[in-house]
Amino acid sequence: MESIDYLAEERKKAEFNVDEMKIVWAGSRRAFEVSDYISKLVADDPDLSFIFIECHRGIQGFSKEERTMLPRKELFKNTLRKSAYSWKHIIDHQLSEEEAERLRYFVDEPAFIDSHLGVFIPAIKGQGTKEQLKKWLPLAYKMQIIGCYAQTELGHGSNVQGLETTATFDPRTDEFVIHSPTLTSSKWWPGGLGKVSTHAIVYARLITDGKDHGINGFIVQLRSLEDHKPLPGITVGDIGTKFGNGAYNTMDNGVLRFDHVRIPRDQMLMRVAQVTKDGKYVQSDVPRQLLYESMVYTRQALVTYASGALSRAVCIATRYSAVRRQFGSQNGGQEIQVIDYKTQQSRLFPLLASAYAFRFVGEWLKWFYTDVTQRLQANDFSTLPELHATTAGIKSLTTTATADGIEECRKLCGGHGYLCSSGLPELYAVYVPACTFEGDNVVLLLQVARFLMKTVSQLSSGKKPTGTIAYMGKIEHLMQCRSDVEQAKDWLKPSAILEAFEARATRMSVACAQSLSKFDNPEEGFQELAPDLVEAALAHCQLIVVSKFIEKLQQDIPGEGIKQQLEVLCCIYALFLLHKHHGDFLVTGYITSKQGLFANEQLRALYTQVRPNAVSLADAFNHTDHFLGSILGRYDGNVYPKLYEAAWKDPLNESDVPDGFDEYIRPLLKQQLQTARL
Ligand SMILES: CC/C=C\C/C=C\C/C=C\C/C=C\C/C=C\C/C=C\CCC(=O)SCCNC(=O)CCNC(=O)[C@H](O)C(C)(C)COP(=O)(O)OP(=O)(O)OC[C@H]1O[C@@H](n2cnc3c(N)ncnc32)[C@H](O)[C@@H]1OP(=O)(O)O
Ligand SMILES: Cc1cc2nc3c(=O)[nH]c(=O)nc-3n(C[C@H](O)[C@H](O)[C@H](O)COP(=O)(O)OP(=O)(O)OC[C@H]3O[C@@H](n4cnc5c(N)ncnc54)[C@H](O)[C@@H]3O)c2cc1C
Repeated sequence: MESIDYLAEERKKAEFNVDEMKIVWAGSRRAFEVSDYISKLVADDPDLSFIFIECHRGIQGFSKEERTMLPRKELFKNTLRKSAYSWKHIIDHQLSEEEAERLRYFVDEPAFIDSHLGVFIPAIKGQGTKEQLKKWLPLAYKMQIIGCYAQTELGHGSNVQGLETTATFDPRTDEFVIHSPTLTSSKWWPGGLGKVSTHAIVYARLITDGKDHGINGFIVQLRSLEDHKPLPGITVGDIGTKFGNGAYNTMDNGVLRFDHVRIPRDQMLMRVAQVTKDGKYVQSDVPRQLLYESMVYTRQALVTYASGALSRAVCIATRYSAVRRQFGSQNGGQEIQVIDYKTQQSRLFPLLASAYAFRFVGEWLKWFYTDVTQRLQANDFSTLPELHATTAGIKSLTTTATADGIEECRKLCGGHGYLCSSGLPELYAVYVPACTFEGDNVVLLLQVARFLMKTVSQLSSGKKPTGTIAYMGKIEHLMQCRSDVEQAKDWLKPSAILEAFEARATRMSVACAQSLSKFDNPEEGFQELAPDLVEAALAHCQLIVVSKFIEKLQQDIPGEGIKQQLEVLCCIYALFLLHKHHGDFLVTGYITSKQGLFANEQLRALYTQVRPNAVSLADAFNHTDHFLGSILGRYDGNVYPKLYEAAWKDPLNESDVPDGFDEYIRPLLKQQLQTARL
């Protein structure tokens, strides 16, 4: 059947080459080709794109849009099937690591495999000795063992130092005894733990000769490799259904308790510290913080995933806003497309710009992570604190903005956004825990604040700040300069934007440092001033995102109209933040209220510039209809017939008369009839 493109007119308006923009979005031509090929492969293979459930009618296939109607147990079994099928495909076709990651991404169902590849393997790599890597990585890469990352407990997640599980060394047998001494020490949350993992990296307090050496990682086998039953002394299960239908419920987040479980000494991950055969604790010359290295890895990866999730929501909301019409029909003509309302633009276009901004900062963060990791290999640990603060802060900023952005996109789609078939409720439910896992976003911003306070306190000692805090080296200028913007279009200058964000971040950090200095007990001061410190940290992180977008524009970006579009998006991202937080810029005295109004005026003008390009900028994300899983976001815009069709597939519509009619509705109706007769 011929497909009708309801968005064709929109696509004709584009002022840039969409195919070239797809490459900029993907990061390189090769990355684009891999993503494009794998996303289509997944969409076209029913074993990967469909959910198959055994029911009374035999095996029935469900599309992704129907996933939220399915019971968890069946969904979970289907996820196991898909994971096994994906893995076979990866092995049979000898996919590269990049292709395998893309396959997992486009299958788009949280699964144990994410924890195995995203946290278990990185933890071994980061904390294992050479011998340990040699022993465990081949097993893990071949999936002969499946692992998870068991750090969080019922009683403690954020406070890693507060974990209670113990690993007591027994020199008589050369073993560690892993034990859960209290209910609150039960491991709680690890993904993949509940029903699948055979092994876990368990974080426990290391005790030798009665002395507590703090937290360390241990590789512990949990289940038999023969029959998958829990090994003696191990209690393990799933923690229960989570927020939203479908969503994160394909993941078996688990609970785990140990009753004096013994593991060989060489299963303690020993890069950071070792325990000798005679029970001596020996600290390596690498910093203890390397115990947390896998969290740094995952936090940086989550930034690129944030841009992916936000781009999906934005793509749905943009296409639907161009299809949807309300009010304003003249002489019986068509009504106005809702995307033409300035309010719709002022909510949608900053999110479109944010998706691009997060993609570029994610690209840069990946580079920064690789650079620091190479330095760590050469025993240069000088940039580790900056990497920790930056990954923590940018993970926090991007995941919060993405979760909020998905919900805003749902509202931008009006009533139909509330239907599961819009894809947005499930996207929100599956995404929102990113604000909590890998570090609660407020706790992470407080880490950034500590780093900033340290930086400010060291300025007077002449230590030159570098990297993402190099701007603080210009403190004297940044503390007293004023914006020179005289008209709205002056806000288009990258130098005007950059100085505004640098001055605001510096002044907020310095104000916090001054307030802190009034406390006799700095820790007490830190607790008291925490809300201000979080705002200062956010200002610093926003500066990083803005500055990395500006740096991206300084690169050679080929392709018709590409750079111009990105310049517009960069200004929208920055001026939207300036408008949203204009209190900060005013209070710190960098701008006047008139200059704030100019920023807003310029922002409105930029929305007008984006308008004809909006649908094509969303097309440049190159999302397949399968990946979007949304009737509202369909590439062809054929929304209404498909919504109508989908409604009839709901289980409630399997019969005209619902189950329960005889028991509950008929007696009511009868009673009314009798009353009427009376
Ligand atoms: C076919 C398929 C193919 C492929 C798929 C492949 C790959 C997928 C790729 C990517 C993965 C993407 C997604 C992953 C999938 C799913 C993720 C899902 C779940 C996530 C799992 C988790 O949630 S794991 C648990 C995470 N837990 C936390 O984050 C806890 C948060 N708390 C902390 O991190 C810390 O305790 C703290 C930061 C709050 C610090 O607490 P405290 O103040 O007590 O400090 P300490 O005393 O511990 O330390 C003080 C000093 O240490 C510095 N510090 C702290 N953290 C770090 C760090 N990480 N690195 C470096 N330095 C650090 C701190 O700054 C202090 O320094 P000083 O100089 O000031 O002393
Ligand atoms: C879907 C999902 C998957 C997960 N996967 C894993 C996994 O694979 N492995 C694993 O080990 N863990 C996992 N976790 C656990 C996760 O890492 C923790 O939940 C997270 O680190 C937050 O810790 P918490 O639950 O202790 O929150 P809490 O710290 O109890 O947070 C509760 C509130 O207290 C506030 N708060 C806490 N400390 C401070 C402070 N110092 N100052 C100010 N406010 C504070 C927080 O901001 C928050 O508002 C997962 C969690 C989820 C939701």
